Amino acid sequence: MIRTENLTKTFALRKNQPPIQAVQNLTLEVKEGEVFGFLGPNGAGKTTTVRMLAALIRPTSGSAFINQFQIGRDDTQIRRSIGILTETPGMYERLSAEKNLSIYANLYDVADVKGQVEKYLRMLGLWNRRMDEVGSFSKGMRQKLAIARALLHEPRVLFLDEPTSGLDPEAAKLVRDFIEELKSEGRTIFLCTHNLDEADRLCDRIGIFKSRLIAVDTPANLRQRLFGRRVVFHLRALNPEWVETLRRFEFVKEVTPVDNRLLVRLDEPEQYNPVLIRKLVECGADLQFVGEIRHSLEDIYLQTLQAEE
Ligand SMILES: Nc1ncnc2c1ncn2[C@@H]1O[C@H](COP(=O)(O)OP(=O)(O)OP(=O)(O)O)[C@@H](O)[C@H]1O
Repeated sequence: MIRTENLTKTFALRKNQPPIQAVQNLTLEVKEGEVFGFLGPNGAGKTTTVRMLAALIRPTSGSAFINQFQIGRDDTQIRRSIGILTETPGMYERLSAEKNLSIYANLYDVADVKGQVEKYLRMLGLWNRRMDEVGSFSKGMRQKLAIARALLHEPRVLFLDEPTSGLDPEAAKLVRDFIEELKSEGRTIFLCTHNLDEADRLCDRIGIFKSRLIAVDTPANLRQRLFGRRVVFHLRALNPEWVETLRRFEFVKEVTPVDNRLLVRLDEPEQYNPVLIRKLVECGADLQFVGEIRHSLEDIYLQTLQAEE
């Protein structure tokens, strides 16, 4: 659905200054129906990437396709087949929410302007405020309106740049639920966010990016690759001998005792946990809980960037 090959953007500044390599040789494929999280620190080049993919700015070199449309060659078709939520969406402040959306729907030649505007105002909970001037809207309401605007022409591909930034938890949840709904409709979503928990919850795959793509995979695979899998056994009391007992299993990579817990690193805990549980019980352990230790996406992100540096 989205495909880039060595996509590069260099900004030339003043004469004596070196150019800024905002995006370097980005090669990436996002499949239809996928929610792809694009993560990176401030100034990493995420917005520049989105602006190139949305045919708003020209790449310096490389190529990119949205479906069969190539940026630089089929820009009109690209703009019609994508929806974009920018970081700071501008609106006509003195006009009502409804009027704002109608203007955009007309610009996009939407067939049923009234119907589409009503559909999205209702979906985003703005129907009762439709006659109010956008200048009187809160940040959350503006953001919802901007999302509605990006969807009026029913694009199959959506670029969302920081969709929940600055929103209160309730508004952020509404937007996240809405993104899930869009995903369930089979739309392809390219999501830039600094909210790693949000990315973890919503994204099928994640790209960690800092001018160039450092890592790309599913959150589960990134976790496994970086940290392996770890299981924690909570015991009523810990006999230090059990550490050695568990270490003797060849599938166990590491055992660390912490208070009354044993932290065990191993591959395929689904297969081997029952063996460990049986052994501990056999040894007389009172097993209270067993669980997997899940590294947060924040750990993965920070570790990946650190390794890069
Ligand atoms: N129009 C421009 N002219 C010159 N430099 C630019 C321009 N747009 C972006 N840059 C530079 O390109 C780099 C990448 O910026 P970009 O806005 O794409 O980062 P970002 O990953 O979206 O950051 P943030 O998370 O802070 O939004 C930065 O160094 C920025 O200063």
